[in-house]
Amino acid sequence: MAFTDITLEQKQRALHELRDIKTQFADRHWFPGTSGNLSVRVGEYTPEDFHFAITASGKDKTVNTPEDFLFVDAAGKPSERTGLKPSAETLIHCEIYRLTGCGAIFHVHTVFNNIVSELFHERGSIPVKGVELIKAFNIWTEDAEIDIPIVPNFAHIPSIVPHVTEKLNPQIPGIILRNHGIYAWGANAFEAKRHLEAFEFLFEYVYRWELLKR
Ligand SMILES: CSC[C@@H](O)[C@@H](O)C(=O)COP(=O)(O)O
Ligand SMILES: [Zn+2]
Repeated sequence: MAFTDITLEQKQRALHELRDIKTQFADRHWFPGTSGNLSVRVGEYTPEDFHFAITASGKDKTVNTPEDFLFVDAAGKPSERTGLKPSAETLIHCEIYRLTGCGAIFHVHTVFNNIVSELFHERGSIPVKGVELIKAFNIWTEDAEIDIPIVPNFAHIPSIVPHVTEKLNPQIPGIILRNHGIYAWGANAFEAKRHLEAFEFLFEYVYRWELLKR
C-alpha cells in the first residue's frame, strides 16, 4: 500500500503511542546509553508491504524532541523524505513484522536480559516453567513451560536477520539477541508492552533462581 493512503490521523496516533511508551520506558531506565528502539505499524498489512513508525538512530531516548521518529517501509527505507536515520536495527523490526504481522515491536537492553542470554546461549533458549506471568503471553496451560529463543549477536545487523527467521516461535512474542537485548512484540502497543514487562519479570526471576541454586 502507498504510504500516502495512510491517513494523517493514523500516523499521528502511532507517533503519539510511541512517544508515550518511550517516556514510560525511559522512566524505567530502559534506554541506557541511547540503546533500545521502538516501532508501531500503521495502515494495512501484507507480509511484503507495510509501513511502520520507528525511533531514529542514536538519539537520547530519555528526552522527547520533534525528531525522534520516522516512518519506514517493509524494506526499512524511509517512507517519505526525511533527514532522519532509522534505527540501526530496523531490519530486525522488518523481519518480525514480516513473520508475525504484529502491530508493535519494542527492544530494550537490560542487565537481566543480557545475563540470562549469556547463561543459556549454548542451549539456544531460556527455559521458564510454572511462573504465573507466562499467562501474559496468553498461554493458560497449567504449569506451562516456555522456551524464549536466543539468537547470536553480530555488529552487522543483516547477518542477525536469518537467525531471527530461523528461531522465531509464533507462540512466544519475543526473541533475545545474545548479550544484547530483547525484542518483544504484540498485536498493538498495549500488548507489546505487556509482553515486554512479562519477559523482563521472567528474566529477573530466572537470574535470581539461578543464583539461589549455586
Ligand atoms: C549504543 S548501544 C545500542 C545500539 O548499538 C543498538 O543495539 C540499539 O539498541 C540502539 O540503536 P539505534 O540505532 O539507536 O536504534
Ligand atoms: Zn539494541
